[in-house]
Amino acid sequence: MQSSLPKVSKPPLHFILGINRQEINPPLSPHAQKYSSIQSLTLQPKSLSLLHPKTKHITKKEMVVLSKQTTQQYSYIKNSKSTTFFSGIPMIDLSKPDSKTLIVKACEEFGSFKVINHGVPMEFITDLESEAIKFFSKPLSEKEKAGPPNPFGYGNKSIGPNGDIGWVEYLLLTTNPENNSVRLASALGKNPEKFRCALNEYTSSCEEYGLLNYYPPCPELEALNGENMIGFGEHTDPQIISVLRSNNTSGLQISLRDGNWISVPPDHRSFFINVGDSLQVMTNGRFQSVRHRVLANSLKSRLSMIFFGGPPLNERIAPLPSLMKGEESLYKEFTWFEYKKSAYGSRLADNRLCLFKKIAAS
Ligand SMILES: C=C1C[C@]23C[C@@]1(O)CC[C@H]2[C@@]12CC[C@H](O)[C@@](C)(C(=O)O1)[C@H]2[C@@H]3C(=O)O
Ligand SMILES: O=C(O)CCC(=O)C(=O)O
Ligand SMILES: [Fe+2]
Repeated sequence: MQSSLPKVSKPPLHFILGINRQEINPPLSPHAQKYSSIQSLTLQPKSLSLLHPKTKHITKKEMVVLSKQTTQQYSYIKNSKSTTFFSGIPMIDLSKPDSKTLIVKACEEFGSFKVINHGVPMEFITDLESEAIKFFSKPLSEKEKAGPPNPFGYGNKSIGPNGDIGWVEYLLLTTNPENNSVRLASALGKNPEKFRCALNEYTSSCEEYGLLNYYPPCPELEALNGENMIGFGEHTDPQIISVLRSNNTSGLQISLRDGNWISVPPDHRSFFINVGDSLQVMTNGRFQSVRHRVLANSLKSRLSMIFFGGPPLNERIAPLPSLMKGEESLYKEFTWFEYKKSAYGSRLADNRLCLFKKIAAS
């Protein structure tokens, strides 16, 4: 199984730069102090990381920088292209008759695309956005009352149950409000109904669950010579599709088929759609789930809302017969429950589908 990129707990074997943040920078902002106290940075040159089986997906133009802290570790990436936006992401106008054909093409070629004229009123989006901002602006002690995020609730830094860390706070919610606990609902405010309505209005046509991610600005990055801190580490989404809307702060990157990471230009009016692992199986590999990540921004906060469309728990995930035309399935038989269980036992960057392939990846 491919493991996560730079979130190693041991220092790398090669050279250590040993920059002491406290020596080179003014004291950390209160927010950053809450998150971390960065003690030293360790550079891992690309040439060496390429040799390491766990970091083989790092592209040539990147250098991974590992942060070593007293309590928690964040991951950094030095990527010369991080501020250059990629203009080639397919943009699909859902009001046009050829949109279906273009969606199929985009899923085949990129595993992701942007949609415009999606019909979701901007007002629903901004209502939810302002409720989310109100929540994330509360004192940490208040927000923690809505945690931990298993299965649903507030999370901070830790992503999933297996040691992944990011510069992010989030609220993981089911789109069925009955399943969001009373504790979570009351921590959302004196009148959780308003928050709930905003969420419901927005998600009435979505299945499964939603995620509100908040990436606080990280001013300390300014002093770190173009290094980027990982907000949400690289991964593929396990579901069928993910529908992502963010404010106008950049950060989202996707990995192209050639392994290069590109920055997605933010667009608060559009949705960004990702193919998930389940859709990869349902199309017998014709569509491939897209590897993506979020980098923290030094100046601006990023808020994103993501809806994950997944099947019912007992549903079999298998290639659609209409697409098969006599082909053999590339995957073993499994249910969404089995896949979810396996996913929650994995690290964020793992290639979770490997375990379900009929022929093990070489
Ligand atoms: C490390 C993990 C976080 C995650 C559950 C997992 O064990 C592996 C899949 C991760 C992921 C990625 C997409 C979504 O952000 C997410 C909510 C999901 O459904 O799968 C997260 C999970 C999480 O944050 O709990
Ligand atoms: O917050 C974002 O913009 C993307 C995060 C993401 O990919 C996820 O939560 O699965
Ligand atoms: Fe994702």
